[in-house]
Amino acid sequence: MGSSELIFRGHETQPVSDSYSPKPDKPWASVTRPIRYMLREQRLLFVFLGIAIATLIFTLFPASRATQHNFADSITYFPIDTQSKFSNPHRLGFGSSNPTGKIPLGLKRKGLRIVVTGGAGFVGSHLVDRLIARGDSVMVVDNFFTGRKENVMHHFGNPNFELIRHDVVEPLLLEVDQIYHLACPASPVHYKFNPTNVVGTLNMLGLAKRVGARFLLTSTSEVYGDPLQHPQKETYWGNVNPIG
Ligand SMILES: O=C(O)[C@H]1O[C@H](OP(=O)(O)OP(=O)(O)OC[C@H]2O[C@@H](n3ccc(=O)[nH]c3=O)[C@H](O)[C@@H]2O)[C@H](O)[C@@H](O)[C@@H]1O
Repeated sequence: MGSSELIFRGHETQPVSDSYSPKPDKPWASVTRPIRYMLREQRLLFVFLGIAIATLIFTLFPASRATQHNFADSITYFPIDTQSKFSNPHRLGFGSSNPTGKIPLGLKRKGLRIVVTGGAGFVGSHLVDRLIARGDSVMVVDNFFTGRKENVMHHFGNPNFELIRHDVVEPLLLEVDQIYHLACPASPVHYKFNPTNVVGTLNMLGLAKRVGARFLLTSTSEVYGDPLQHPQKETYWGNVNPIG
């Protein structure tokens, strides 16, 4: 048997197929193809150009300060440097940790749970209006000594509002992020005999400690003595020295 016979048999065993069979895809083709396309068409240049324009826009027009949750918004004399002492990751209130006022696009401020003691009083009810307006959930705790339900009645039915008749002289447990302690008998005649100033404040401070809430305590206009000016402007310091 010669080599020619072998060749001939070989032809016989290999069926000649004339149908087209495509080359198997290269495994990296799906990755390299778009890269090659981008380089070829100078798409990369456009991508970088887009990034540069977006950066420029976000730098020139930062997110509105209105979305920032700043306590100074409502009461400007709160000591801002205390903010660092009360860090709580799920809160942005009492001055945000974002000092530039820029909030990443799409990130909406989370509403806070706030308790306002004395929230049915004059100052308190206006504070409640402001907090509700900015989207917080507010619980008013008041014993109605001098406050009135009518001051907060317009929030009844709002799921973000609750009114609790309670004397802060008695302890109270609420899950909150911030406490504005405004409950106090406003007249010296009353607060001399009422334990709210001391016991009520201690109770609220205890609550703040327990739930890790921030705390604001209001003083009284009585510290100014009998005013010589009506109405008193922010620049008026009174006829007494409030710091001794
Ligand atoms: O200048 C002041 O001396 C007072 O000023 C504000 O109070 P203001 O809104 O002017 O006074 P009210 O309208 O009388 O508000 C006090 C609220 O606290 C409530 N309160 C008072 C006393 C008390 O023991 N518990 C309590 O819930 C009253 O019912 C009332 O709603 C402050 O909120 C008081 O802390 C402060 O004592």
